[in-house]
Amino acid sequence: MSSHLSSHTDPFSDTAAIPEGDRDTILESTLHVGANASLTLGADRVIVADDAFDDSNRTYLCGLIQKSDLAKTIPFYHILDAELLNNTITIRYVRPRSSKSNARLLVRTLIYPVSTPEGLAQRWTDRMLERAFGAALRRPRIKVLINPFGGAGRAQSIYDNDIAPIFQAAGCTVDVQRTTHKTHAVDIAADLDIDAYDVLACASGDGLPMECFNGLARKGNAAEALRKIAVTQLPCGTGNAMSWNFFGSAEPSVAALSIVKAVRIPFDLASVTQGDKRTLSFLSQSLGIVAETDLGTENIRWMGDFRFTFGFLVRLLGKNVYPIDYAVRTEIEDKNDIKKHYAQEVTKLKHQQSHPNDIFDNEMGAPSGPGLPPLKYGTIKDPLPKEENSGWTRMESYPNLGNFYCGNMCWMAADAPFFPASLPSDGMMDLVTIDGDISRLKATKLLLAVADGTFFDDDIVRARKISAVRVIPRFGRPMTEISEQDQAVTSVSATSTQKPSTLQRILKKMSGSSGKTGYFSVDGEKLPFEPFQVEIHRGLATTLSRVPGVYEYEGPRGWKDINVENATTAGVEHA
Ligand SMILES: Nc1ncnc2c1ncn2[C@@H]1O[C@H](COP(=O)(O)OP(=O)(O)OP(=O)(O)O)[C@@H](O)[C@H]1O
Repeated sequence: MSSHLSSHTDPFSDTAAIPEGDRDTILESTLHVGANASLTLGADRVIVADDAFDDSNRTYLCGLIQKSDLAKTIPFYHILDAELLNNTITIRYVRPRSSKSNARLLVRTLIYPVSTPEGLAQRWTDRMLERAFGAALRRPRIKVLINPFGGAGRAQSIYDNDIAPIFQAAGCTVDVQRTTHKTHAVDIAADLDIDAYDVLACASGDGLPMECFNGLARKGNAAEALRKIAVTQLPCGTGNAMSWNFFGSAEPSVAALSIVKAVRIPFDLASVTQGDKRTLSFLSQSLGIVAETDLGTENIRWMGDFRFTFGFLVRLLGKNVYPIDYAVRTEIEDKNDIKKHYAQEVTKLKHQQSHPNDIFDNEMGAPSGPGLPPLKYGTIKDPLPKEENSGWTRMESYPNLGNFYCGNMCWMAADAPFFPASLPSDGMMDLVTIDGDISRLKATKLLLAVADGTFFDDDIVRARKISAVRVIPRFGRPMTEISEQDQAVTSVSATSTQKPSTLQRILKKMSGSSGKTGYFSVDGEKLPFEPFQVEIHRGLATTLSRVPGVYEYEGPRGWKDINVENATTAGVEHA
């Protein structure tokens, strides 16, 4: 068709379907490159029309390699950076090593001479980068901390081989530091120049991110620091929950790409108080079988990872109970209401998706004041609010507790989505409690139910959304630091004074537990076995997430069937 025909006279043009501005966009969506090739912006990828294109090698330099029959598209999500210089376009991107999900990502570079006029070529490049990055921050400034002992001592080589090339190709400014001792990351974060970096990335397990949150919290302007610096994880440890939750993977290269592509989101943190000490927690607090298995199996380390399974089964078969007294500030009690809350929050988020950065400007707002927010409910040393409408339950005795698990994220480990209804910034924690004297068969089935997603709905599992909880352990060594008010509530349970059966005695011996102490786990780290109180702070910290506002999980079963227009729960109003 001759080019002089205007759209008014061209019988084949369909101006009603494509507005004038969009027509230009479509016409400009193709970049002519090389001798006879083109790059076209598709819906979610760049389409490479070049019979010779092959990116099985590190760099594809147009015309030098002749091969065909390969996938000729590059998803926008895989694009790390691009530049147009001297009529040559360079695109850096990643390519999965295999078709397996979560396959290792390899950096690739595509270089073409451009035959399209320069202005047009620049617009094409800018548009591609816009689509490739959306609301993500391009070329972030990253402080990387490497725990050289993380991941059985492989963290440094994982970083060098799988992560650094991706950051480099994405044009990130990176400053790497190795931690030299325990709690070193706390000091590094406490001294960090918060104007010099956007991201604090821990090439470690979950221990270092916890230290970083606590280090930033030490600053005089803690709230500002926690809001400015996005703390994230490059999975190089044994426990990589943070990466599973926000990036859906513990493959280091996938996490590196996620960091380059993710958006900043507000993230709830909890304060755990013991005596006068306040510790920030991002993942979980546990007491009972999970904590004992995680932290109380050091004596059988020679078993390797099997020690966790062994330790868990031995305690399960022993029907161990861990008596506590506790009081809870419940936000949502009923499991169906928790699902409604999840549905409502996700619906709200969908409205914000078109402006992902607004996630910071919603009703949550920034914490007021420069330092850490004050504790709404005081510390474990303060008396509990007495008023009827305080939202707190009374201090109750729980003599047959098997597991106390309070989570701030969905995945506690790979294959363990313990808290399917958890959300990163809803200002609530998910508390799960399970009796310890349930039948062994039921307990074993429950263990399997975690991985297959039926755990939450099981009647044996009590699940609540809460904003605070106080716990006084009544097992292990004698409690010395309990306030008088709490002392008065209950005495050690009848169960714990019952004579153990022979089987229980044998199993106790096998577990290696002396029974003289207990374990309190916060984010997988051992904290003193003492009374504690936990309180959540909505959106106190900042992290990076591939999907803003939700964890990488399908949510609690059945939430999609809930009509959110009619759903109201007490918890949804909670701020
Ligand atoms: N150089 C070091 N020497 C000794 N301990 C360290 C060092 N660097 C960090 N740590 C400590 O190692 C602990 C574990 O940290 P990490 O975040 O890697 O979690 P993890 O999942 O337990 O990892 P892993 O079990 O693979 O070591 C933290 O408590 C941290 O303080």
